[in-house]
Amino acid sequence: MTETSLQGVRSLLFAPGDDARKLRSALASAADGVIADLEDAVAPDRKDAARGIVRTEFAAAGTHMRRMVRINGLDTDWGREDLALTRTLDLDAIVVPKATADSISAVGADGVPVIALVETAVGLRQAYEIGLHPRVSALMLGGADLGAELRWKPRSDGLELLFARSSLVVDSAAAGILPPFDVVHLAPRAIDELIDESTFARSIGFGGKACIHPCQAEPVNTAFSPSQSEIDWARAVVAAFDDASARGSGTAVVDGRLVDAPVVRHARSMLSHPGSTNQLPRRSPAAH
Ligand SMILES: CC(C)(COP(=O)(O)OP(=O)(O)OC[C@H]1O[C@@H](n2cnc3c(N)ncnc32)[C@H](O)[C@@H]1OP(=O)(O)O)[C@@H](O)C(=O)NCCC(=O)NCCS
Ligand SMILES: O=C(O)C[C@H](O)C(=O)O
Ligand SMILES: [Mg+2]
Repeated sequence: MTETSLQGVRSLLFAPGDDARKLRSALASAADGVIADLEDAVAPDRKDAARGIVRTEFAAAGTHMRRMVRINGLDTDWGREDLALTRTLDLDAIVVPKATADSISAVGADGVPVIALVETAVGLRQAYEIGLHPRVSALMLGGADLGAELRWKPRSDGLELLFARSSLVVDSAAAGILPPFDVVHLAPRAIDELIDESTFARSIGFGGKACIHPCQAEPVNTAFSPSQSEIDWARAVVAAFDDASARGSGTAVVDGRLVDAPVVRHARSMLSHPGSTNQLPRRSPAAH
């Protein structure tokens, strides 16, 4: 696992790499990071132009925003040139699409952190191995590609995604990397759906979510930050447990629920990072 500047990142906003206007507006948005896309949002005859546009817009931007580039796969006509471009830019990460254990190895061991986009059946089966690669800081789930491959008929409750989502959460934690980033919500106007989807993704262990429109950044940031009531709960848990410990007990009850060591670990972790749920995993003592 790479020491990473991605800790705490909740929203990652994609913008097409050949669209200077969108790149500029993404860099000025509320997102925690921008991903300039060279892959599926850019038509084949715009791939070369896109590299130049990304270089210019990223160079002109201030440094407050984390900057990333999604390259084309290294097995395509454009991937090698994309990778060469990324080596000349000051990036926080590169995003590798359709990641598999082999394609991540091909990216090489040296360079900025990698977010591996898991969006194929093979990639999903290999996600733990992908997460163990020394450059990989986080996984991201790609629902559009995976859904096309598996012939999903999208449901309003997103149940078709549940297995893939849960596997990525488990594989990320087992590999010792950050929690994964959830799929993009493809309907930028449907903010209520986005909030529900983000809240659910966070509840099963995601640390953040990819976005396609600036208006999605704020709701995603909120969904992936502990709420005031969660912080209040965490404080109450720690206080009750400290009190119980002082009396020689390993358990307490808060709001009618048992509090013991793992519950307190969770609460302390929340209090040490109140701004975001995107933090490295805390293993139970037996796992060390
Ligand atoms: C989905 C999409 C095509 C819709 O575009 P649209 O219908 O033009 O969106 P809107 O009309 O709501 O745009 C309103 C404003 O937001 C801007 N905007 C929209 N999506 C943006 C994005 N992803 N990043 C930055 N700015 C964006 C538009 O440029 C426009 O700005 P303007 O009023 O200054 O011209 C567009 O949001 C987009 O390109 N998203 C990213 C696609 C992408 O990168 N895909 C790859 C990975 S999923
Ligand atoms: O490009 C996208 O639609 C995002 C992602 O790669 C996906 O396949 O869902
Ligand atoms: Mg995709």
